Amino acid sequence: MARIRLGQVDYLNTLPVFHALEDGMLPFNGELVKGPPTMLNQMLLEGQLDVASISSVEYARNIDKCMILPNLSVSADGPVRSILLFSYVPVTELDRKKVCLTSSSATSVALLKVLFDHYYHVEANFVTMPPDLEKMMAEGDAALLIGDDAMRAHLWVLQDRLPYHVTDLGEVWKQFTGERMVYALWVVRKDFAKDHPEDVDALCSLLSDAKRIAGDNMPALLKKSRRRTGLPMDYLEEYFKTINNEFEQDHRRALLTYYDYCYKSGLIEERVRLSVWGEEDV
Ligand SMILES: C=C(O[C@@H]1C=C(C(=O)O)C=C[C@H]1O)C(=O)O
Repeated sequence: MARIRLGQVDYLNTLPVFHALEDGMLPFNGELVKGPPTMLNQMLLEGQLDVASISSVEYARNIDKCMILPNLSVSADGPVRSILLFSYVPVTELDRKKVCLTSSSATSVALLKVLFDHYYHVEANFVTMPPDLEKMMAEGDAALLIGDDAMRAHLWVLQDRLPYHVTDLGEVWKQFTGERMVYALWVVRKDFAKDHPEDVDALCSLLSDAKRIAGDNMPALLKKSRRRTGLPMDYLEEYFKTINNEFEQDHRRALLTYYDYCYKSGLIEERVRLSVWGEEDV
């Protein structure tokens, strides 16, 4: 059996899939590589990883190289709590203003641009920076953060009563389209899948078991999440109710809607077909 190099986005929202592997509750003899989405996106596409959770928009940019693994995603139906735009003024007033984008994200950066183009009708100047709210707000008029960084920053804003507008992009997307939003997919490189189809099958069932085990062990997962981020328990409980890790028909329709808007905004080059492992030949 090949030793699979498996990339794990190092945010809480992938833990319901990776928790059981991290804790050795299932036999995984591959390598788990953790990092922010943009790092894993790049490593997978450069062939340094075989399978990874990556930004959903990167799949659309690389359909020739990747296939989606079944029944896995990072999604939310409406407010997501961890894709947040912090701004000094309401979003509609950000025209010609400077918006700092976290260097960790690809999907949410594209989502923000889609919403600016098609929903808010504002044209901003974007700069990319490491995820640090204080530095971003010193540099620009707004800051996009994702994942655990966004949740920690939000708590800080609430605790210090900072006078920022905080906009949840998942909520705005839902208002705009009526759809949920799919932020991440689990993806395998096609060349790896072609050489190791049984290993990909085995990994799919391992990840499916892992998700079930985590769902049955929420208290342990919550404790681990609290240790890892310092976020309050009630906040974490709400977050895990918000995050969904399935990939069903609704998710597919929602994802294709997102890709359509990305295409209209020039953020992806072609309209996309979803190719899912197990549903067709490599
Ligand atoms: C919902 C989230 O989804 C993440 C957002 C990503 C992106 O914007 O590129 C990538 C992976 C996801 O884990 C989040 O991290 O807050």
